[in-house]
Amino acid sequence: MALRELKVCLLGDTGVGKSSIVWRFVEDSFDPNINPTIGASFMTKTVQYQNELHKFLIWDTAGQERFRALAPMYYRGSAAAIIVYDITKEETFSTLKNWVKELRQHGPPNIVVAIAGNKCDLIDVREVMERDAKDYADSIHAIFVETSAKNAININELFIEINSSKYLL
Ligand SMILES: Nc1nc2c(ncn2[C@@H]2O[C@H](COP(=O)(O)OP(=O)(O)OP(=O)(O)O)[C@@H](O)[C@H]2O)c(=O)[nH]1
Repeated sequence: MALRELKVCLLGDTGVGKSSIVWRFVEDSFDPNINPTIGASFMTKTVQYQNELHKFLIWDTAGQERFRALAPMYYRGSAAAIIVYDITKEETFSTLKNWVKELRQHGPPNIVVAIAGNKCDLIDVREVMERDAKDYADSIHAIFVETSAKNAININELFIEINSSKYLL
């Protein structure tokens, strides 16, 4: 069976749940006491898609401001970027928009962008409306899903949507 490799990076504010999304996707587990990422971390997962094997090479970047300058090393050469915000923190959605701008200016020209509104299990304290985020995603031709790494909502779907994007090279 043919093997196709797909480099994906995760971007977004500290604490939005980037590592938790990767951990849920790769290991199907969740750690409420997960540590902030230092620099970046790398994981892989291979899935069967139609009659091919697709190997995701996943770079999970650190969201803390002091690591921001490292991000280009990870988004350069990526086929897709998952930009994550926390639906309970409006400011993380502003950070997401800055990442979109940076990718447009300095990222690979055909990079597939996926927006993940994480922590959708916490709807009682929601600050970002799903409709607003979806409209924004549509305006920049990005994939959009609300996810919960904690409750395993839409995590596999997020990667499946990336995998099946018609824009993927
Ligand atoms: N309720 C809830 N908590 C979550 C979810 N995903 C992550 N968390 C929690 O949010 C906190 C931060 O998660 P991380 O995965 O470390 O966030 P990160 O974006 O990788 O943070 P940095 O590594 O600093 O960039 C942790 O306490 C997680 O347990 C979720 O879907 N729901």
